[in-house]
Amino acid sequence: MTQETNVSSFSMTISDDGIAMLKMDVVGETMNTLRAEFADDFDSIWSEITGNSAIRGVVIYSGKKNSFVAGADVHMLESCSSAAEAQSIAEKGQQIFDAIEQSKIPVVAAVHGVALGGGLELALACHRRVCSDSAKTLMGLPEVQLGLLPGSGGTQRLPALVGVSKALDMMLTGKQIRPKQALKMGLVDQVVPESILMDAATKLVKDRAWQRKKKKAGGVVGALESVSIGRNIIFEQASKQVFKKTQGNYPAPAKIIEAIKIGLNKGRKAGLAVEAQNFGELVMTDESKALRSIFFATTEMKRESGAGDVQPQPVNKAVVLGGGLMGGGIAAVTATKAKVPVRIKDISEQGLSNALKYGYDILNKRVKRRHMTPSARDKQMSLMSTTLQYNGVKDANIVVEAVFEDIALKHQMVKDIEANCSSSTIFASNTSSLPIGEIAQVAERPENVIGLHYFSPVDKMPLAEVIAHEKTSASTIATTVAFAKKQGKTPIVVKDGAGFYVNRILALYMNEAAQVLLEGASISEMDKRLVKFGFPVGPLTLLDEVGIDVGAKIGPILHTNLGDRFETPDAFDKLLDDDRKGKKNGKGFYIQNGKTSSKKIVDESVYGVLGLSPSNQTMKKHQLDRCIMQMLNEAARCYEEGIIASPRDGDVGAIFGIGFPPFLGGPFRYMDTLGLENVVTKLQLFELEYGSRFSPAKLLVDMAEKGDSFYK
Ligand SMILES: C[C@H](O)CC(=O)SCCNC(=O)CCNC(=O)[C@H](O)C(C)(C)COP(=O)(O)OP(=O)(O)OC[C@H]1O[C@@H](n2cnc3c(N)ncnc32)[C@H](O)[C@@H]1OP(=O)(O)O
Repeated sequence: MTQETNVSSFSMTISDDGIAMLKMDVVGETMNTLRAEFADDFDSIWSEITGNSAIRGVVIYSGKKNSFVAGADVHMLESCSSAAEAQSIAEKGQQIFDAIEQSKIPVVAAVHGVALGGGLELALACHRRVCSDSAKTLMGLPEVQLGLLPGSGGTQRLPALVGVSKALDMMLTGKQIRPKQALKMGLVDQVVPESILMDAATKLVKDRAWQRKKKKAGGVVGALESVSIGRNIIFEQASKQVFKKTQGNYPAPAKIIEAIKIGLNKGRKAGLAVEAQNFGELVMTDESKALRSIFFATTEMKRESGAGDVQPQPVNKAVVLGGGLMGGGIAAVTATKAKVPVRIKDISEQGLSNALKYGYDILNKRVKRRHMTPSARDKQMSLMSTTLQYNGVKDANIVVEAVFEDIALKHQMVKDIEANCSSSTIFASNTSSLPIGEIAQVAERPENVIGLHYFSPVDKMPLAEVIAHEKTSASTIATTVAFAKKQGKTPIVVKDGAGFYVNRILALYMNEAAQVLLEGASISEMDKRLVKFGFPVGPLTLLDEVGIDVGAKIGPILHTNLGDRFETPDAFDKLLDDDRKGKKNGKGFYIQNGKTSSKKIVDESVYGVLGLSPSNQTMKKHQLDRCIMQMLNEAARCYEEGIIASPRDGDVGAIFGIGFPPFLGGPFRYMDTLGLENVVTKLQLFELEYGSRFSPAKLLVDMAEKGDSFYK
């Protein structure tokens, strides 16, 4: 006969042979998260367990369908008002997990679905771990992405289990580990099909053989880290690497390294104390607050349809027009992420085979990394088909065009699709600058026309702008937003207008960088300074990546539609006259040798082409500020004009579309941090010196006068 006990987040059944099956199911939540009530409930259930001499083993599992535990409740951390309060949350977690680890009764975690942050720390405290082989099962310590460190023993238990190098890698990147890899690195003891997970965990908890032997610490440790000098080398290398990546803008990585180091050098107790203290301090930093705000914004956006209560229509088939770099990328994410059959239409065989190759290369990389079987690759490839005519497109629910940026060609595409597809087929344009309303002018069904603007490379960049023109229907918006989400994108719905949001704020920043270059700053210094500020690459590297010719094409469109502040410096025409398009034709600001080496060498001849002398002049503070201020001011203008619906969308768009420094929380949060009055004053000073392109947005001036901020 089994016994049953219920304590709010937990319920437990004890079998006749003394195995307690402890189910975690936080009431009213989609996923289990660790919060104050969870800790109280755990204390109660744990005293039941330890007080029951009939219990011979415990299996901890989740009552949620596809997740184990998603970590500490980030909302709870948000409400902390002091470092001491946050530290005590970490200490409470440490205490609970210590109790599990020190228990004489064997405890096994049965993991299916995500086990992240505090969720994985809970599993690490158990004596053994078995997980399902499901694609939904992912384990990681992603705290660093929230500007935090694993605060409930993770910095101590993970290195002990998998070794310092692998633990550092997991904690400093926040990467999520799949079951097979978890088994290989010693993170879990067994991987089994989901259907037998509970049986396997029960069998494991009853197995006396492993309980007699103490588990060897760091089962997969290399020779280097088994001695203290070797470990110091690893820490030094990790610090250097992380600094190179973060430019010292993020405080969490150094605190992670410190906690691991102290634990290894001075013992678990000292390590846990530093871990909890560092956790408390990090929760209160501006960087963590900004990163948490991005988490809240993106989870909120996952729930939104983009068109109020209107629900999306299903997309069972898609068409992509144009097999270039963008078209190939869009087709690839449609097949591989959204798992929707996609037909690629191009005018040449070459275009079609390029597009197929794009998708094949992405999938094959996964096969090479053993993340995918060759047969799964072939199955996904079979979702991609091609046509030179409009064969097999009639039943498509959505068509995404990615042809040349030419209005006459786009108009022809609209007409072709209206003639060859059904009356409900959505026509989504991937234009980066042409107003959607203009593209829709020739449409018989303008309500079906919308913009769906991706960023290059499509399979990597997380943002998509969904652009509704005046006549786009709510159903078209909702369906396009849902389609972009299925492709793995975070879509923001923006209003129609040249450049939409992202390219508009990017263009002014790039133009200012061009001005600074013409004032004599060195190319490499300028890129370095903006990387130091927090951008993933500097403006001139970006121009090489995106294509100088692409920039030159967008520039005049923005200038004509939005005014003189978008005027690009004439000198830049000289680059095109010299056939410098950037990476695509191997000629740009940097020497393009086809290698992705981080040591980039400036092509010094470019100075001559621009009529400049080669320079090693550093970028001055005011020059850097000018580039940033142009981007901030234009972001405010976009909000003022209703191009973006909220500062939240503007922040997510800039971070996910351009790589605006995440630790600053996006342009709007950053303006709040600077103080709007200071932003306006700075813009006015620049306006006096450099002209009207710095004239502050009216919205900024009004808000600064009232002492307002974008976020309360
Ligand atoms: C002391 C410790 O060391 C400190 C910590 O543990 S810090 C927290 C570490 N954990 C994390 O960073 C994980 C954060 N969560 C995620 O990345 C993603 O939510 C996920 C990968 C778990 C799931 O993604 P997905 O399947 O797309 O579902 P998603 O919509 O994001 O989440 C489902 C729900 O769970 C909530 N949720 C998930 N993780 C949460 C968390 N850690 N805190 C609070 N809420 C969380 C979401 O807000 C959402 O709520 P809703 O149903 O009300 O909208």
